[in-house]
Amino acid sequence: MAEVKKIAVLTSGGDSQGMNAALRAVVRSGLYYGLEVYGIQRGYQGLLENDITQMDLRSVGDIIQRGGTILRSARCEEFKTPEGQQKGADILNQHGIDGLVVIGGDGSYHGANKLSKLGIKTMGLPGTIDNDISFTDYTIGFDTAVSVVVDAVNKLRDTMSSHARSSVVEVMGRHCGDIALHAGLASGAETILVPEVEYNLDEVAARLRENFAKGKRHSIIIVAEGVGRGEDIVCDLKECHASIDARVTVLGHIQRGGAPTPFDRNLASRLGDFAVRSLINGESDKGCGIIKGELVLTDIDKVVNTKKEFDRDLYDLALRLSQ
Ligand SMILES: Nc1ncnc2c1ncn2[C@@H]1O[C@H](COP(=O)(O)OP(=O)(O)O)[C@@H](O)[C@H]1O
Ligand SMILES: O=P(O)(O)OC[C@H]1O[C@](O)(COP(=O)(O)O)[C@@H](O)[C@@H]1O
Ligand SMILES: [Mg+2]
Repeated sequence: MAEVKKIAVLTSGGDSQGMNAALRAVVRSGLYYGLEVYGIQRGYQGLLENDITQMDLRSVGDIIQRGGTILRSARCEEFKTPEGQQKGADILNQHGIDGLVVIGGDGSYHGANKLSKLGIKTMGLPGTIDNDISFTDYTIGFDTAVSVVVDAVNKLRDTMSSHARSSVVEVMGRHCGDIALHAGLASGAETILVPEVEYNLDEVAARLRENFAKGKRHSIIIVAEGVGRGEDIVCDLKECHASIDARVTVLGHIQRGGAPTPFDRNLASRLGDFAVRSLINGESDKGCGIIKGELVLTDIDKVVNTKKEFDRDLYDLALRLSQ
């Protein structure tokens, strides 16, 4: 087994809170174990542009508390081609880099998988607010994004109650309903619309009317972007159920900003260190995750080809409790 001596790290795809904490852990653990560590700017785009610099202990100082990523991030179309991937592997080989830690979402994992087939040892760290990566209970940034949504819903409740209105809140997550589900449960939303569960607008409207009849002074409907636009839901409600006074709020990229929660910082620190130790132990082409508190490695192929399981029990609980 060839010993790993030089590793690199990059952040790719949509940034997420805690990517910096993960980066810090990779660099500091790598140096602790005697490796040389390099940082690649702007994900696979920076790799193809050879934008690579050596990192030291101080280059990751004062970042554990910061959102975003000091390495910056990008989406890179060229890297999706076999030629782009070969070019990336060649550049890493020219630097003598034998291990790469990719901090990103499912798309970035695909890229890592391709590089490993070209002889680069790779590790994936789940850095995305979406929580759409399998074989980990949580992704880095998800907890912070959920807390941003909950904070926003708290504020919306104040004004919605004053006017006896319904608030439709559109949240991110691509095809995954986890941000909507967890934020909905934590904020006591009356309705949670996610791509994993079919819904019927008439039933949503009936529930809103029932809630107001029961004496509720407002109603919160959280819509995952994978279901559709919050604005369309408000329009449909207005068209078919004129008595319902609803307003839409699209939280957008606010969900990706701000200081990571302690949960995300600790998750990132544990996973970053785990990725480095796994590379040293000769592992490659693996996604790092945490399941029931335990650190686990899973083949990236398997991670990207398995749909994240939706927690239907949690969904039903949220609805039961928001009567
Ligand atoms: N099938 C693929 N093969 C190789 N690289 C990919 C593939 N899919 C995505 N990537 C790379 O990963 C980058 C980030 O992917 P994206 O899906 O945008 O974000 P995320 O990693 O956060 O899910 C893409 O811009 C591209 O460079
Ligand atoms: O930042 P962009 O390019 O507008 O993309 C928005 C998308 O990125 C995300 O915030 C994060 O997704 P990824 O982690 O897959 O990049 C999604 O929730 C959202 O749909
Ligand atoms: Mg993704």
